[in-house]
Amino acid sequence: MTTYLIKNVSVLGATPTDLLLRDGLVHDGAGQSADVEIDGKGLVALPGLVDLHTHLREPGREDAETVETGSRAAALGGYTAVCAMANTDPVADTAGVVEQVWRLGQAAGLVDVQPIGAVTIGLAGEQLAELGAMADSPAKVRMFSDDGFCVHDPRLMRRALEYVKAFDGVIAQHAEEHRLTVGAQMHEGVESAKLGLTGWPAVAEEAIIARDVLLAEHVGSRLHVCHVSTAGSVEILRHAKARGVHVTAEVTPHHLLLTDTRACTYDPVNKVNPPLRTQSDIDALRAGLAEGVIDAVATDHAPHATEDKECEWARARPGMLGLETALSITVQVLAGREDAGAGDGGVTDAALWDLIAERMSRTPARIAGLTGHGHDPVPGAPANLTLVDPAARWTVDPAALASRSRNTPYTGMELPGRVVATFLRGEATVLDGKAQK
Ligand SMILES: NC(=O)N[C@@H](CC(=O)O)C(=O)O
Repeated sequence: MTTYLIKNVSVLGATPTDLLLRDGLVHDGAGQSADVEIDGKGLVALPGLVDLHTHLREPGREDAETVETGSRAAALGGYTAVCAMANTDPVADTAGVVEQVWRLGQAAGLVDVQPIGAVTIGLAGEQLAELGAMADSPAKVRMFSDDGFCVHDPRLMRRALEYVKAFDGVIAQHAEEHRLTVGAQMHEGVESAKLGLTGWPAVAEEAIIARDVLLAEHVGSRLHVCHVSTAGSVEILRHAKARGVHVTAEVTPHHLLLTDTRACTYDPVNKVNPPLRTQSDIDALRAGLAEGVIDAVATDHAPHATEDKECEWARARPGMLGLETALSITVQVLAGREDAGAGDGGVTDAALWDLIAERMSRTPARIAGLTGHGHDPVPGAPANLTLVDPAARWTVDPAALASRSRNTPYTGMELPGRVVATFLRGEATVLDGKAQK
């Protein structure tokens, strides 16, 4: 196995040091030699990123993404582990399908692919899926979600929350009161009124989160809220956490940056579920993320084939790519925030890098139960890490992305921070910004 010596690299903004990667672990590199030497001057070493919410589309829509292409996109984005959503075809609602996805991830060998199991059979919201069998499978599923659909029936949601307690599992809810979003095309507000498009009101998300935190409190179980998108949701989560409810939440990079004004382009690349909201929602989400009311940044990487996106808005599928841009967007939105103690995003900006590590690696690893991930790259830790050049700026070109799909909303945007290298258990998956497999 190749050994790597990374010289003069700053671990999370600290004084530069040398790191040796050998036998899957990080070692002190002072005075050491290795097969490959990397000049780490000006680079920041972060724990490998962990994504709680990735759509890999395999099995079923391999024309949009495969486990391998999505894994490559993830490694290039600085990830060493991704949680693969269950809304595949067939749905990942059996031990067989989750094991298949897990094995495909192992075969690709670019990131650890941790399958998420469906909560209900076929995501239909009527009968619980075989949660125990998925937990016992080689994929060791701990997180369950019907993402794309809300577990709407409160009795079923209660049962699911109770069931997963036996193996410290967690239910990740796509919070959408669908009776309030019938025919919805975008956020309900001034912009939807101007465009004459049916709106998806904030209350449809908030009503379910409020219900679910009460259910989680009642049964003493763990709830995770997917892609929180409104200021009101942040308030409900703050209240629930203050009461001691075991609830965690994620926000996507696009909900931290883009507003519903984008719908006026009628370009379906801007259509996503939950929809892009308003600037005051963005402000509350950013503050919630800095404060920790929102625990994690998760991509909701949702690749779609051209024919599902290059069509009229109402017919287009919701979803955006996220894996290759998430770190840069997060750096952009968190840099300079006084409430996070963050500076300009430079190499010595310890507060910013610590916050990024917390929200994009340590905490998501903990939520998903991925014990080998989320460790700072210091001697003794598993060598799952990524090297970032904070001074580099790059322009998003959809044709240059590794994902099989092209539906990025960031085309032509110049972003800060570039992933230079990623290591999975000491093996380079990305070097010089290029995938190694
Ligand atoms: N987030 C999205 O906009 N799309 C998701 C599912 C969903 O949540 O609708 C997808 O699978 O494409």
